[in-house]
Amino acid sequence: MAALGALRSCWAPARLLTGSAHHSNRLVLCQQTSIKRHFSNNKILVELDEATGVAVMKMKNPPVNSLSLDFLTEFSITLEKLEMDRGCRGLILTSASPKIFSAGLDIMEMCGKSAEHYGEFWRAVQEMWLKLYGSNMVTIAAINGSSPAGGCLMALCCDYRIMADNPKYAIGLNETQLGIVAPFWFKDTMSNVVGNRVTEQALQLGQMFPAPEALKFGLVDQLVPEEKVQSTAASVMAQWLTVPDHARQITKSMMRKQTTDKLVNNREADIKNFVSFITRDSIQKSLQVYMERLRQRKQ
Ligand SMILES: CC/C=C\C/C=C\C/C=C\C=C\CC(=O)SCCNC(=O)CCNC(=O)[C@H](O)C(C)(C)COP(=O)(O)OP(=O)(O)OC[C@H]1O[C@@H](n2cnc3c(N)ncnc32)[C@H](O)[C@@H]1OP(=O)(O)O
Repeated sequence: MAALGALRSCWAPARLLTGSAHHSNRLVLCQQTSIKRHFSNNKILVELDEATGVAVMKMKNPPVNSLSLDFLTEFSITLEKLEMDRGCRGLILTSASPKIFSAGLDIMEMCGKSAEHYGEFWRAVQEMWLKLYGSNMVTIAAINGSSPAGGCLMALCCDYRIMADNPKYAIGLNETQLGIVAPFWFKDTMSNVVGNRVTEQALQLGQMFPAPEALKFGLVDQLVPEEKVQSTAASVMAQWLTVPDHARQITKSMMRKQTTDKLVNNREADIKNFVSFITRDSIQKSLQVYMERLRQRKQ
């Protein structure tokens, strides 16, 4: 992945030069008709604006955008497609249904299944993280709802986070509240954003931060009224895209490579660790109790 990233970086200046001439032609055209390409499947809606090179990816997995094996597979395939598309320089990640950005990993994928299934599921979670955290594109999370655990991880993978200014929406790595443990790469991703002290406390407590608290602790970069989340993401993206791709990409890779390499070099051991952890009777029991609590809360 790193080698591919470097190769793309080297090509980026040429791409930018031809891209800008190309784009300015398009821009004229765009004033009459906006050129948008759609890559949608039944779980993810993507709209790529060819004039700006920005793709908006909307997660659509009702009721709560939980990250099931199917969803994660579609997500990684879509991201790979955009990554390879020379016309796409920026990605805005959001939810198709406001109120929930993502409920995190699908707990049902971690309950009562075979060891083989857990292994396959965990590999898909790793793949999503490697692709999103290692992306060469500018990535912005437009967090238009609550975002626990794996949902928070996705947002933390992005370069910039804009959240709806609503104290009812909360974000955080709450794994310990489920009786499970955030793996080292979840922890590292958070620590790279908010620092070791905040991460240590938040992870032990499984803390969910309401939007204003999330801003205070640097978990998100900006709060805006709910109806402005998408437009703010688009204007922040436009600013980021003024930086030459190759310089920004090499810088991003320099900042993140040590973190991604830790998982790349330990993928199989990490899967083994997850499978042996999640198959424990005590952990299965904790997850069942948590799901039951969720259902009762609803009643
Ligand atoms: C030593 C270490 C070694 C290895 C590492 C080991 C382990 C690490 C393992 C795992 C890491 C996991 C990270 C995760 O992402 S775990 C998932 C955590 N997610 C949550 O806690 C979210 C729980 N959900 C909520 O808080 C709420 O549902 C909500 C705020 C997202 C939405 O609230 P609503 O009131 O709008 O909706 P609900 O009525 O609560 O839910 C609707 C419906 O959806 C079901 N559901 C909710 N979340 C999940 C989920 N994450 N997975 C599956 N299903 C979910 C909920 O039960 C309802 O279902 P029913 O309608 O009742 O059928």
